[in-house]
Amino acid sequence: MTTLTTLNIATRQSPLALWQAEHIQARLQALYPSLTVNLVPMVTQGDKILDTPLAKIGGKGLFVKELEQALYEKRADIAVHSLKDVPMVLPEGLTLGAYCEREQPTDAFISNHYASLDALPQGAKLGTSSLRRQCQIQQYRPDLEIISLRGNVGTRLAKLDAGEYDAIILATSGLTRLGLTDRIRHELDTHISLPAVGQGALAIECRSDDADVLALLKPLNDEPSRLCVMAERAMNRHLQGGCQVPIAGFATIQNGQIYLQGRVGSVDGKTLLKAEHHNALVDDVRESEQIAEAVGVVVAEALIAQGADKILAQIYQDG
Ligand SMILES: NCc1[nH]cc(CCC(=O)O)c1CC(=O)O
Repeated sequence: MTTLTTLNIATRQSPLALWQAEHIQARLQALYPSLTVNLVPMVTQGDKILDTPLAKIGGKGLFVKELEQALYEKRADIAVHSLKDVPMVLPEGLTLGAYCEREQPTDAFISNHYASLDALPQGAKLGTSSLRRQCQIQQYRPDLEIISLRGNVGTRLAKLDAGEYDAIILATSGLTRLGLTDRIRHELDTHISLPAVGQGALAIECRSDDADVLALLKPLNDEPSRLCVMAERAMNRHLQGGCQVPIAGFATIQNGQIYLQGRVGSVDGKTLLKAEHHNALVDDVRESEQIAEAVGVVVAEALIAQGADKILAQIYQDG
């Protein structure tokens, strides 16, 4: 039993971040009725710089730094993140104490005029700022004009509604959390757009030495989801990719096997490297963790053998 009486959750203030923080607040409150769970809202660098492509301002790490500072200074005890936005290597002294059950990992097609990606006319304007979405969609539809699209989910939908784009792509899970599933025309098949590493999963960051909080978070962890995202993140780490890179990675567990698909693309959509690997998991948690990470490394190596390192080096140089 915990001796904690209060738990503070650091959160960004975008509607999606607030939804996620409130969701975890409610789950903790249900598990521990006598615990007081507070939200500590804050503004991050990433929220302030809205007009520059993320790749040029250092990637998504900018959305988590202030939250991590609050953890270090004990102004907060946990931070709730879309795992997709969490850098592959965490700063010293912080850890992910729980990986929540993954929701729908797909990308969603949103348009006011067209029912699907296939229905878009030649040369249509498609909004996304994700290099991963861009390179996969360009591979499938080289004729489309990809236009940068930043801002939180509501802002992006408003830009679509203002007529700046014929269609946009957003994560299904973000729209679902915000009650906006009616905006989704269809979900992209993973054959066309393989999701981002960690997409659709929430992760909870805390201090590595905070045994009380780690114990408290345990029931929120979903072990199959954790193993899948560990494989994906091990692949990304081995590719030395950050969050803002044309890398896709998606793992599933079926019949005791972990199965990981990975992709690296050139931004022009002309090259899209693909690799996959699977291996049997075991009963032991630690051993399964190592198996999952090893699968990630095998997929990364297979991508590197096809030239992924050269594609990524080019992108870092241009960025
Ligand atoms: N890039 C911002 C971001 N970070 C997490 C999500 C969606 C939720 C998730 O993937 O868990 C989104 C929105 C989007 O990509 O459309």
